[in-house]
Amino acid sequence: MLILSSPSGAGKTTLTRMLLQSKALDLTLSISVTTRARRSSEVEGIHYHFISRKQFESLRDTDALLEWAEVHGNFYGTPSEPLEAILGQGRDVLFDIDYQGARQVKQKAGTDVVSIFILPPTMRELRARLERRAEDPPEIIAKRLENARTEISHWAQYDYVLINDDLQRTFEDLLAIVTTERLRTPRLKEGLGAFVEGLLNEPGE
Ligand SMILES: Nc1nc2c(ncn2[C@@H]2O[C@H](COP(=O)(O)OP(=O)(O)O)[C@@H](O)[C@H]2O)c(=O)[nH]1
Ligand SMILES: Nc1ncnc2c1ncn2[C@@H]1O[C@H](COP(=O)(O)OP(=O)(O)O)[C@@H](O)[C@H]1O
Repeated sequence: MLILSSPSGAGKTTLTRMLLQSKALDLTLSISVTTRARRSSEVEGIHYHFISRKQFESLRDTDALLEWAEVHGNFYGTPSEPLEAILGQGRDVLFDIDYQGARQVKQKAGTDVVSIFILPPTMRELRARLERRAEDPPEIIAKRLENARTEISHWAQYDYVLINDDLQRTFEDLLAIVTTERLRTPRLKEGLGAFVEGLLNEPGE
């Protein structure tokens, strides 16, 4: 499970898209439910499942969410069932969730989680990116900037922290992290056990 978090506008949606487009990585996105209104660029079932507050409460109260949080005045959560199906197929899952969700997933899934926090190069650039994205009205942008400082203050709970100045460079760092994390011994254990057994049974000449 690979978690990407950042203050709004630092670039995690863009980087998530790049990771998902990279076919060789074979990552699957965990599609969250949210009570936030859909942006014009977003598609139901691809970026989020857009649901009502009532529907959200029903999912939350029936333990259908692995984690959930209130962010910028809206509710967001990760549905457990599709996630378990993807993990059951042995696939790696990418999460675009906030620090509260990242903490809950870490608590529940422990060592199977790698978390990355994306920082903007400056607060001025963060504002400029939110304005350039032109998806939210000024009062929503103001709220996101106001929350950015709180979100940034949680950077140290993450396994990796990247400063997203040059987009391509950040993407390459992300690729390096995924590649390296996949080579860690505990993640290779099952396949490697059989390989090593075969190796030791070879006569060697
Ligand atoms: N805990 C949690 N946070 C989520 C989830 N889905 C999205 N978020 C976070 O909610 C925040 C707002 O996301 P969004 O409304 O798409 O705005 P954006 O960050 O400006 O693109 C971001 O920090 C997301 O990472 C979720 O399922 N759980
Ligand atoms: N490294 C970067 N340099 C310049 N602009 C960027 C960079 N990364 C992302 N952006 C732009 O900043 C805006 C916000 O990025 P987005 O991925 O939507 O952020 P988030 O999902 O973290 O809210 C978008 O318009 C995106 O194209």
